[in-house]
Amino acid sequence: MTEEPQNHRSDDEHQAHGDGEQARVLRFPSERLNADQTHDEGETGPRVIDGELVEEDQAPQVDQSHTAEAGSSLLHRGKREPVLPKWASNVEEFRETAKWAVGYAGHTSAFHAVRCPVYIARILMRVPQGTLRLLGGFLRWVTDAEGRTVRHAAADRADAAEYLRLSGQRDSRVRGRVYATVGLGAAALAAFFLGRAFLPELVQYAIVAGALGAVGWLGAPADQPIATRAVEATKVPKLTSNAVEIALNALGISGINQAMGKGGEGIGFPKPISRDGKGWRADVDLPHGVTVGDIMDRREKLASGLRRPLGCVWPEADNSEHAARLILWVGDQDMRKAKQPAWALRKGITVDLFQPQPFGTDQRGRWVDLRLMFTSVAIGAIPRMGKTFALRELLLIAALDPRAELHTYDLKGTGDLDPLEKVTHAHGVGDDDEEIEKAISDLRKLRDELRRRAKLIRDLAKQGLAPENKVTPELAGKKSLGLHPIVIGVDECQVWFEHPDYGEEFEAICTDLVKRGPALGIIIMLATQRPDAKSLPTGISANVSTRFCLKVQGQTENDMVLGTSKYKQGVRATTFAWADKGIGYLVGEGSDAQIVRTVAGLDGPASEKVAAYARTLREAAGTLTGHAIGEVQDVDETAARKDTLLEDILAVFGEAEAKVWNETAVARLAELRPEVYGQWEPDELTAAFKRHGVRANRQIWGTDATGTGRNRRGFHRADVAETYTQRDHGRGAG
Ligand SMILES: Nc1ncnc2c1ncn2[C@@H]1O[C@H](COP(=O)(O)OP(=O)(O)OP(=O)(O)O)[C@@H](O)[C@H]1O
Repeated sequence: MTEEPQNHRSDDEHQAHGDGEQARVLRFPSERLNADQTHDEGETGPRVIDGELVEEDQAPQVDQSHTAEAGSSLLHRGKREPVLPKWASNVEEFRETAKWAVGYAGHTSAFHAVRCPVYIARILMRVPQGTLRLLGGFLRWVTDAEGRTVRHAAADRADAAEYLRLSGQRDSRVRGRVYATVGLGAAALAAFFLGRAFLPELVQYAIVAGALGAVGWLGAPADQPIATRAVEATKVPKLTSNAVEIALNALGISGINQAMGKGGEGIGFPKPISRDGKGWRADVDLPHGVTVGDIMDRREKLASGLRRPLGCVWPEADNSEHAARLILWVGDQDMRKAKQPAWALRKGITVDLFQPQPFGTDQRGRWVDLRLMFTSVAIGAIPRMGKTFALRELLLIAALDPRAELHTYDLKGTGDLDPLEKVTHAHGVGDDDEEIEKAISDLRKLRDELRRRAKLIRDLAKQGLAPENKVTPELAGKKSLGLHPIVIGVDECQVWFEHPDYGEEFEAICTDLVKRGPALGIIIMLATQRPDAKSLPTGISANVSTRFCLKVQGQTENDMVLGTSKYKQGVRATTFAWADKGIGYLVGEGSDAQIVRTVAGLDGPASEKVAAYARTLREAAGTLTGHAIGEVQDVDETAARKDTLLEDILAVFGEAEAKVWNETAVARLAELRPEVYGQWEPDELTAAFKRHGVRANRQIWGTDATGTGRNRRGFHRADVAETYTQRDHGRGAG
């Protein structure tokens, strides 16, 4: 096809087809660009442009999807709603919903039954008025009163023809209605006498009562109905779309106010508002540009707009939909005051840590389960929100599995974890030097245990006994293997990580336990009231798999406990109120964040009872060890010794050996102190150097045992000496 450059823009849109049909030439952008450039450069000769002729009505539009859908157009359309609503498919919820419906109906009936005498009195008082209304209406009908104004108008206009027509029509109508009245009157009289003669007395009374009721009802003024509205007296009014709209409009979010204003897009309700557990659920499509996070930030205002207590109003994001899909759940009762269903473990049962166990209840009053095995836990909150209660509850769950070996550390020192003393293997209270030394000694042993388990699992996997390279219930049950669950609970863990002497070592061991522990049956649970990088080191906060965050003050703390970007995704523990004790966001393994309230009333004495049961289980299983049976933890000199790595390196390498391979250093250190360095790997030396701030992992040239020269990882002795001297100076100055 040929085209003149001067008019190629218009031709670009429409080309005259040979047979006169309109068609369009579509070019690739680069082609268009080239064409434009050529044109600008003043090239005037005719050009040939490649193009495909596309029928006008087939030309793709910019906002059309070009993706061809395979198969029938009936396929893949829309999201299928479950056949049964959620409340009907879950036995507990069905029971709750049925209970609510029966309660609602019962309340309404009782409400009206009690007021029956008042209603009867009101009806009787209104009978005269009702009779007058009835008669008035009847007379107006018989006399065709509704046409009167039209007839008068015709008379006023002196429109004789129209007037005669209307009068004639009225006369015939009135005549017919009078006959009908006489007929109906006669039938009514006959019915009356027949009824009097043949109907039982009770029926006669019922008919009279019905008639009086109807007449009395008719006599009631429109603004004063006979019956008072029962729903106003109920505790929980139904959540309506109107109420939701009013509340959202009152939040002061401009996007919502514009959408709700004249000509605005409005707020969408993709599903009808329905009962969900012990409350109402509204799925709301917020206006474009408004996010669920905007609503969550104003939870208190939303509750005010809905005229509900704050503890009843729970806005949540629907992560399976778009960012503007809000799930607003409004409970019948304040979550913090609602009676929690009984905790199955309160009276004590044997627990299997490999199975999910009830941890808390959600807003709907349903139990939320948590599987402790293969996980590590971080709990964070500002003080007094229920962090210790949550940690103690998890430790109690672990205690009820008689196989689990507990290590409990209450670094606040107020004895919150003391109920577990009767079952725990290692127990620490407070942060004085002796306690810290005991703790580091215990953790070093746990690190060794971690290594032992790693090697054992590797061997077992080779024999086909650990198919997933992790502890299985069968392996944990074999006493000879020593792969039982080990559960470590630390309250106020920041005390460890901020310790001037052992802080780095605590951090290194805990990070290792968090990362490798879960697969090897070691579960570490850390609680802190100051979730920042120092109290919950990033190596730990990034690797824990279960997170529970009660109220925190800001986005950083929120994301530190719950995981990166959680705040942005609308998971905001900042929205909890001061009174939301024990209520937090739980992010479990691979599950969406959900609001959970830990077991209420699990205080010291209640915990003692559970722990006492756990002890009996352990006695029967023969698994009581350590602190629980009064064994004093052996804090031998080696375990409690301070970290003397730098001194030791300087001792085993003279100044002549300026550059050293890690593997050579590890071998020499093991000779010097086999009890400390005997198990060390070169990587461990690198990690230890890092903790001391020595530059590690340099490439060092040397010769191996065969005399071959090669590069290997190592360090400069001078770096070690310099760090050591600086530290000594620092200490001297301090
Ligand atoms: N699930 C719950 N329901 C109701 N109240 C709870 C719940 N969990 C904890 N509480 C209450 O919260 C209060 C604080 O609990 P806890 O001692 O665990 O807080 P904390 O965050 O550990 O405080 P601190 O930082 O001072 O140690 C307690 O008085 C307790 O009764």
